[in-house]
Amino acid sequence: AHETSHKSILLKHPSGAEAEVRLFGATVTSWKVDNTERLFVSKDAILDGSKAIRGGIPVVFPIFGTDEKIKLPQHGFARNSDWEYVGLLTDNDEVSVRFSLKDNQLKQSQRSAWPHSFRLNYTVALTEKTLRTTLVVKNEDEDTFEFKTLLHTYFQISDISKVAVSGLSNLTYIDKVQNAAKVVEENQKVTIAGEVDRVYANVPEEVTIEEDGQAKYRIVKTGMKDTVVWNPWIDKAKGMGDFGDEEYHNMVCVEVGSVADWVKLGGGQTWTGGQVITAL
Ligand SMILES: O=P(O)(O)OC[C@H]1O[C@@H](O)[C@H](O)[C@@H](O)[C@@H]1O
Repeated sequence: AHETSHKSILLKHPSGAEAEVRLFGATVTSWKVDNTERLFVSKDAILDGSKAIRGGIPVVFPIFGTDEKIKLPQHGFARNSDWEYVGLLTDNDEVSVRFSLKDNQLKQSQRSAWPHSFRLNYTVALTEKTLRTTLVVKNEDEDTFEFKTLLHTYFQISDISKVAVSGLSNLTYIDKVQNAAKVVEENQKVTIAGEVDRVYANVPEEVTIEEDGQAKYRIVKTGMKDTVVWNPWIDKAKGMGDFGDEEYHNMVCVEVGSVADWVKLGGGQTWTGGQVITAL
């Protein structure tokens, strides 16, 4: 049921659900349920490996944004590296594929910017209505290292003006469009009518995206603490070479991760985090 090429892996579930994962970044670039695409990938996305893919689910690791002390590109090296395809796993109703990335697959400059021995295992699993993406980080050093990580999911929506995100009320967020001000979310449902770039910290496990009053996606996270909500809106959209000027209407990023604080991982230890997204 799997068609492999050197560039992407296609997952097919007996129900008809499908997903595509590129080896570049282990980026999930398509998830179809009921023959309908659920992830947003820009029409201008660059797919030749020269830039992180604008859409789907890029994996952010080991930094979020940029970092003064760690000289890595924005959001780290995972989304810009060629991962190895480990193989296929199946059980009764779930079809899954696994990818891995080790420090020895990195460019020398990246290894010296983040000088740790590690292994990432990333599993993408499909059932009839769900997509599960799980990241395992193994510290293969003797010493503790620290990282941030995030699954930068771009959801496909019809009209941003009709979208609401629930599950975030009363939480404190860092507002990246207001100089990282800390703000308490007072709305029961978060709506988007301008540039939004927020890190909600310590988020309960379940968040729902609705459109036109109807729940569309449920996102359940495990092992990860925070949730980022991002829409570039008009000016940022125009400024991005790999994003159409009008595409902000059709996407919202709701990204599970551990980014507000560093995750400390002892030598020889493993950490697991991930999400299950359900198409409702
Ligand atoms: O353009 P990039 O590097 O893919 O980042 C996209 C966005 O990713 C979000 O997660 C960040 O919070 C935003 O600040 C950022 O603009």
